[in-house]
Amino acid sequence: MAKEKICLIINPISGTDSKKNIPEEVAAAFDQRKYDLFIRITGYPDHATEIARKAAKKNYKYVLVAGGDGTVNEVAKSLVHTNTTLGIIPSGSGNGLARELGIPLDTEKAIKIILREHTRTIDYGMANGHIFFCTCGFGFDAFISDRFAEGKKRGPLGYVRNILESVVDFRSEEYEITTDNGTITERAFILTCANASQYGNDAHIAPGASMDDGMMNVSILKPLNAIEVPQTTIQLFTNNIDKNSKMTSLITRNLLIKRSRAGMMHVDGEPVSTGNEIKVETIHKGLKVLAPDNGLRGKKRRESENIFNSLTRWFN
Ligand SMILES: Nc1ncnc2c1ncn2[C@@H]1O[C@H](COP(=O)(O)OP(=O)(O)OP(=O)(O)O)[C@@H](O)[C@H]1O
Repeated sequence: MAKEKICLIINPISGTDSKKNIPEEVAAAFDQRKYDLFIRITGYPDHATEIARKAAKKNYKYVLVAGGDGTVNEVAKSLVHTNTTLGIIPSGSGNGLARELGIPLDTEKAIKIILREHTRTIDYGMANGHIFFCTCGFGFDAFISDRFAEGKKRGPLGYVRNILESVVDFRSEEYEITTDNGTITERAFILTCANASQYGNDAHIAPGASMDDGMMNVSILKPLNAIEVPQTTIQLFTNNIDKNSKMTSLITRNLLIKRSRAGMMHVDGEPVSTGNEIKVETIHKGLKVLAPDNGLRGKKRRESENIFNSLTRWFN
C-alpha cells in the first residue's frame, strides 16, 4: 500500500517557546512505514499558505502546523474544502483556534491528539474575501492587532504593553450593521464577528459561539468609561462578557458592516486594511481539523473558570 503523506510546517518566529524539538517529536510519533513526513520551516509571511496549498493539491493526508493563530490561519485557509486535514501544535502567543478546539498547549499532548486521528469539520468566516476561523474585528481589537504587528514584540507582555498604549489613542466609530434579521446603527468600542468564542488567550468575546453551527456571533460593545474597564476585562476572561450591560450580541449567517471610511480590520489577529463596507459570510463545515471530541462545542465554560486561573494562564 502507498504511504500517506504528511507535511509539518513550523513558523520559527511565532510565540516565545523554542520549537527545536518539534520535528524530532513529530517524526518519532508517526510510523514511517505508513507515512512520509515532510518538514518545512516558513521563511516569510504567507509562506505557510503556499506550502499548505501545494500539499493539499498533492492530496497530503495531514498538514500539521506549529505556529500561532496567524500561521494556523495561513495554513488552514489553503486546506478549506480539500481532502487534507489540519493538525495543530500550538506554538503562538494567543493560540485561539487550538484553545477553542480543546487542543492542549503542551506539544507532546497536542501530538497525542493528532495521533488519535479524530476529525472535526468546522465552519469558517469570510470578511471581504479574507478567511478567518476564530474572529474578525473592526474596533479596538483591529487597532491593537495593527499596533502589535508594528511593535513586533511577541508574547503576553507585548500584548499588555500594546493594549495599554492603544487604549489612550483609540477613537470609537459608528457602524451600520445589517444582519439576516435587520439593521442597527451603533457606536462601538468593539465590533467582532466570532466563529469561535474567543480571540485567543481565553479572551472570550462571544460566549456560546459554536464553530459548527453555520452561524456567526456578532459582539458589539459600546464605548466604555474608565470605571467599566476592569469589570469588562474580568468578564472577557471569565467567559461572562455577555452579561455586560454595554454588550449587544447578535447571531446571523451573513452580515454587512458600513462605516464612514476605509480602515483596519483584523482576521484571526492579523491586521488587514479594508474598505468602508465589509461583507461577512459564514461558510458551514469547510475545514477538517484533528481535535478532541470534547472541545468547547459552543458550550459556555464559565462554571469552571475564575479570573485568577485565567489571568495566571495568560501571563504564563
Ligand atoms: N520566517 C518568518 N519571518 C518573519 N515572519 C514570519 C516567518 N514565518 C512566518 N511569519 C509570519 O509570522 C507571523 C506571526 O505568526 P503567528 O501569528 O503564528 O505567531 P504569534 O503572533 O506569536 O501567535 P498568535 O497569533 O497565536 O498570537 C505570521 O503573520 C506569519 O506570516
